[in-house]
Amino acid sequence: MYKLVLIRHGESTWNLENRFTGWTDVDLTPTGVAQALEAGRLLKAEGWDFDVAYTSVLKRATHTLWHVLDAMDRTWLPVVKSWRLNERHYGALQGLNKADMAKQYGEAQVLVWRRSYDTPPPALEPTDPRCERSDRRYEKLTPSDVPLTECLKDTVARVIPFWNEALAPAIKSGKRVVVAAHGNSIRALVKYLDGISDADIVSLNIPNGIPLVYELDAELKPIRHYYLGDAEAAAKAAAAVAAQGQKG
Ligand SMILES: O=C(O)[C@@H](CO)OP(=O)(O)O
Repeated sequence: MYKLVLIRHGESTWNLENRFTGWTDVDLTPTGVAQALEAGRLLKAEGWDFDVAYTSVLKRATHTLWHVLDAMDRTWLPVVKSWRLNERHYGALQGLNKADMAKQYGEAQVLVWRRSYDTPPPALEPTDPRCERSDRRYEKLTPSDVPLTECLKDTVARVIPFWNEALAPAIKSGKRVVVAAHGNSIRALVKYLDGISDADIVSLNIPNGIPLVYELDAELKPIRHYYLGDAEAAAKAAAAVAAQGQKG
């Protein structure tokens, strides 16, 4: 049996301000740092260890990984960063307040933007200063691979090649893998691993900074999954993520 640990980044400044974030590169809050350190302490206390770590090219995830590895005294581990693990691109919603959008467009529309499988939020204009196409970290991509918006289906389409080409081979080679990523890039991977339907994925929310363990069989099919630590606290934190789209 193989084990895989997935961790959504700790609370970010825009989580705190309840703003759509996507590919905007915001940092952790002090609470987010504390969550990441606590995740690392918990992993260490429960005897977990890793051989390789993967994260996105966004600092809320890379810094979460630093703090997790620091708390485990494993900052020397190899770390692979990929844009494919980035948060789902939130298009023209990036920077806007979720509760304000719910007041303006209704909670049902915000739920579609946040959680529908195949309806993307309105796209950014390529000329919009928020557009990431001129960001040097993406210069090796063809411009059309730098999204202007994404629905979860689009995120699945770029996360799963990374699973097939990087994560799955590493796990199968016997390496113990930890992934620090984002709510919707983790939802994309979990949808694929657990075969969750397009309808059911709408109600899946990933809490900040709590290690999510997947036990996988020889074919990397999930046997079971669970959050480390207090299961009730994890469920409460996931419900709080769901509630971010309410009018407040
Ligand atoms: O804003 C975002 O990028 C994501 C994660 O914080 O939010 P949501 O949970 O609304 O998809």
